[in-house]
Amino acid sequence: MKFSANLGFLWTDRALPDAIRAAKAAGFEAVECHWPYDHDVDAVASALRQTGLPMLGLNTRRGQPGENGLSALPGREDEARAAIDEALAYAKATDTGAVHVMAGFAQGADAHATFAENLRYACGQAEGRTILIEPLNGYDAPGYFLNRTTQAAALIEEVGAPNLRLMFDCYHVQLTEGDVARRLEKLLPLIGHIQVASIPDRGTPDHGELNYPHIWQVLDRLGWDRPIGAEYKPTGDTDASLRWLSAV
Ligand SMILES: O=C(O)C(=O)[C@@H](O)CO
Ligand SMILES: [Mg+2]
Repeated sequence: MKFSANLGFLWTDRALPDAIRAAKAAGFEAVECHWPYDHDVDAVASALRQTGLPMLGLNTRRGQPGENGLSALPGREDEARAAIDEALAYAKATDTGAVHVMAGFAQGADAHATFAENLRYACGQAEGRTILIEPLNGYDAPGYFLNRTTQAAALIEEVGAPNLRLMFDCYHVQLTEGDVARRLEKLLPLIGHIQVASIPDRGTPDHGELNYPHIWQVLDRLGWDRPIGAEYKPTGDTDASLRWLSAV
C-alpha cells in the first residue's frame, strides 16, 4: 500500500511547505491538503518540486464561518463558482490532481439541482483534473448535503462527466453506511481517491471498529495502486503517530 499524508490533519504545527517536507522525510509517497489558500502558492509548488511528492487533492473554500462549502446552496452560485475557480487555479499552479468540491449544509431538490449544475461547471473548467465529491458523516457534519455513497454514485451518473469521481473516505462511510469492503468493490470504477482513519476516534488506521489489515487486503485484491489518504487526527506529535505506517 502507498499512502498520502493529509496535511489538513498531519503536521498542522508547521507551514504547508514544511509539512510537505516532513511528509517526504516520513516516507509518504504523496500529500493532499484541505484549504491551502493562506499558504503562498509558489512556496508550496517549490516544496512539491523539491521533494518530488505529488499533491493529490485540495478542497474548495467552505464559505462564511459556520459553512461547509457552497456548491449545493441555491442562490449562492456565483460564490460557489468563484470558489471552484480559485481551487482550480491553486491546483493548476501546484499541479494538484483533484479538487474536492464541497457541497455545504443544504437539503432538498433545489440543493440537489444546484449541486449538479455547479459540478457540471467544475468538471467543464477542470482542464483534465479530477473533481471529487465526498459523503460526510452526520455526527461530524450534521446537515451536510452529501451523506451517502449511494447518493454520490447517483449524482455522478446524473452529471455524466468523465472526470467526476467519488472520494471514498472509509471513516465517513463506516459511520454512515458500513459494509466498507463490499462498497469499495462495488464502487471501484467511480472512486477517485480513498481516505482512512480509525472509527470512531478518527485516529491512526490501526485500531477501532474497522479492521484495516483486511481493508488493505481487499484493496490489494482490487488492484488499487494509488496512494491512500492518511486523513487522521494525531493525538500529539505527528511523527510520533506514524508507527502504523511501518506496520502496513
Ligand atoms: O472531512 C473530510 O473527510 C475531508 O476529507 C475534508 O476534506 C472535507 O471536510
Ligand atoms: Mg475525507
